[in-house]
Amino acid sequence: MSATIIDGKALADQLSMALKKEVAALKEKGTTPGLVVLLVGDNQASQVYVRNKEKRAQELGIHSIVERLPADISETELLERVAFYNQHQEYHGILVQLPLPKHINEEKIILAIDPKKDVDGFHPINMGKLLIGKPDALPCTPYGIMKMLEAYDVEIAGKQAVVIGRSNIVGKPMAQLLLMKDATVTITHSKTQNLAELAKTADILVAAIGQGHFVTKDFVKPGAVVIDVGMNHDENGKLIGDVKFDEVKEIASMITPVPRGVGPMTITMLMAQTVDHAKRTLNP
Ligand SMILES: Nc1nc(=O)c2c([nH]1)NC[C@@H]1CN(c3ccc(C(=O)N[C@@H](CCC(=O)O)C(=O)O)cc3)C=[N+]21
Ligand SMILES: [Mg+2]
Repeated sequence: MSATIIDGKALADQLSMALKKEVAALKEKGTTPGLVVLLVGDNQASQVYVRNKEKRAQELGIHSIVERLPADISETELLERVAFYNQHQEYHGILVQLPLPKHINEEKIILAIDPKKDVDGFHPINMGKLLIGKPDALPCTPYGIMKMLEAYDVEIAGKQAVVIGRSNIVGKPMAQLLLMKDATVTITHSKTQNLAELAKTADILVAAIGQGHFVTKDFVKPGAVVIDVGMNHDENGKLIGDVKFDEVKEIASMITPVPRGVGPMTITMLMAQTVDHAKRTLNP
């Protein structure tokens, strides 16, 4: 039997309709949610994400701008741009698109963002709040995944969850959010021994490795829910996930596709957090 396809795009569209109403209500009260994206350099992949973000913001009535900065901008100059937007009343959210060029210290830039304007949930204050179980702004990808699991009534409490990948952006916060819903969570990574065997214990398997088609059917327990965070390009330039979708969908109970899975949810959670931050300026 073939798995239910978790339609991230449809869910993102559905959540966006509700957000659009919230934005309209805020505008009535004189506040237009504002988001600024700082894009350093001309990374091709980044351009696609930025374009999708712009489209979604426009659809929702969120005021969104992209400030494009040269790849050779100094760290000091970038810190100055962040400081400028920290002070700017019109922008409730600041997103510095990652990765940054090598000569810029990413941690330093993230630390400079006002935690109240951190729509990525990457600031150490927000990461810390998440870790103690009192979350504020959340990393958008894991947040979007939790919304998908909820929308598809996936039981989490008491279940085995395996997260492949331990990045600050996806793996670690993903594990913490699943833990907060009482899953038994295992984080695996490049040094993990018997990875396939461990993955096969999962009721919920999250693949965030960054390697195309890494997760084959040998990693998946029949009936598992499989979430694919991967955004890789194959030899023909086609967008593919970390999961070998065609074979895994034959044994999983649910699976997210790439594209139209996790990606659109990430963007929608970014919009949701921009709206939340704008609301908070009205009711601090
Ligand atoms: N500070 C920061 N925050 C981020 O959230 C962030 C980042 N930096 N750097 C890059 C990654 C990647 N990311 C994506 C978001 C949406 C899609 C997306 O919408 N994907 C669509 C279509 C992709 C396509 O058409 O190529 C889909 O999966 O259906 C993809 C990738 C956010 N990121
Ligand atoms: Mg760097």
